[in-house]
Amino acid sequence: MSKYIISGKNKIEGRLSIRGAKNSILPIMAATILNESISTIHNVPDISDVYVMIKILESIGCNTSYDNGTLIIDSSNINSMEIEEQYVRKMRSSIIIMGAMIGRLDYIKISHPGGCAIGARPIDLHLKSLKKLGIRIQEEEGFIKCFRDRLVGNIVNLEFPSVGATENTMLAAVRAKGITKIYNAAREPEIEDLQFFLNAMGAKIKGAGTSYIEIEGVDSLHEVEYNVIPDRIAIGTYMVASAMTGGCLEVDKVVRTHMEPINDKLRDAGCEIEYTKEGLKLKPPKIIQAIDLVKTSPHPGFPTDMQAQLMALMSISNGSTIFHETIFENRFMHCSELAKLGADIKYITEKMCIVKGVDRLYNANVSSPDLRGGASLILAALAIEGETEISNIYHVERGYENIESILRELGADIVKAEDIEVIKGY
Ligand SMILES: CC(=O)N[C@H]1[C@@H](OP(=O)(O)OP(=O)(O)OC[C@H]2O[C@@H](n3ccc(=O)[nH]c3=O)[C@H](O)[C@@H]2O)O[C@H](CO)[C@@H](O)[C@@H]1O
Ligand SMILES: C=C(OP(=O)(O)O)C(=O)O
Repeated sequence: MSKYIISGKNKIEGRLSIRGAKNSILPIMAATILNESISTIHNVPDISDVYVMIKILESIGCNTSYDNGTLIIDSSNINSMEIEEQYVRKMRSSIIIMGAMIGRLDYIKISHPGGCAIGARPIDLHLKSLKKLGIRIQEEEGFIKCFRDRLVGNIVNLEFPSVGATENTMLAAVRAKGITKIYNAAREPEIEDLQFFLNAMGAKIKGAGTSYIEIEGVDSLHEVEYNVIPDRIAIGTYMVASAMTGGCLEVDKVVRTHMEPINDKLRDAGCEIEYTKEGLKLKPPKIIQAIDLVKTSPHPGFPTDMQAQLMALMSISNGSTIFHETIFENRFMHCSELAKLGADIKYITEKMCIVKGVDRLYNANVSSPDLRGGASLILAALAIEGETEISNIYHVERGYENIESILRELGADIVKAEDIEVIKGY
């Protein structure tokens, strides 16, 4: 087990260059199953979730190679219809493989991804949508068996614009007979990226990025080469680091529309943000302004994946901010850890809390509760004088490539160390 040791108060400033979005590359990797050919994907982040997905693809017969941000997947020979439970349990988003596999094979078996820290995360909407496309589903003893007696286009009305359910439906519909119409689809940028990737391999999809997506099934797909979009959440996280430490940050590549929901809130907090030719520049606020309300909602609302990081920022603001988490029922686990660092946070309800900015946070030993919660603790530590230790950082490494070396290059005093106490405890 590793931990980060951070001595804060250094400005996080300079030029940031990072690779593609975790939430784009994972469904795109799943999608490579569909073309029975070679997919070359650039701008792939070196994060543990990508390695889990590589393991899954290799376990069913794909050949892969990953070097310096370029991932090559050859899916011509799939030799297994079952995804090993150990991988599915490791990563919730492994369930995205389901739609792609049943788009290609007559039968597949996959385990339930299981609940995770931020909420129960059921997959009822995924299964309902696949059933609409003609897939027969049997659930037994924690496993899902999908039978492709037929795979036909249909109308899919999502009760909630679930990102994963939209992706699974798109993936299965690509090779279905006829047209699939998804209403109330998720509008996240990563859905659009999946459409672009699938179309680049010969699919016929339109509408991603809006709440109506139409997929015309095709018989076959072909080789593809693709660049993944920048990671709006990772970029937003580094922007908060600069805002909290008074540094100016230049990001070399962004998609403006993807950043706006995050930038809106950072501007409210007093940051000056200016777009450059390809990227953006952030000037930190002199005094961090409290924002009245931060309410998470599906894109283009404020992303739940930035809620914890914004809470770290508001913990040293000049007033009170109400946080309302509407997407996941258990995504406030960072609150108690931030409180150990001196943040003033009070629950109003299970999904609503009030954060009262304090003059300064204090160093302590804290533990990363989940991916973004861990990121929020790193951000808080960067603003604290003296040494803060953050354990359980494997959560953070799921989604942030080389976070410690990137922060170090931007001025942070951060080291990654083995957690001796945990090792002794084994
Ligand atoms: C790999 C990936 O892309 N992960 C992202 C994806 O997760 P994910 O795809 O899991 O998120 P969803 O949009 O599906 O989930 C949103 C809400 O819908 C609920 N739900 C979802 C599906 C379902 O069948 N039934 C159901 O009740 C979930 O429990 C949750 O409360 O979108 C989330 C919301 O933007 C992000 O926080 C995650 O980072
Ligand atoms: C919740 C997240 O990811 P996942 O869906 O992969 O757990 C996240 O990226 O913040």
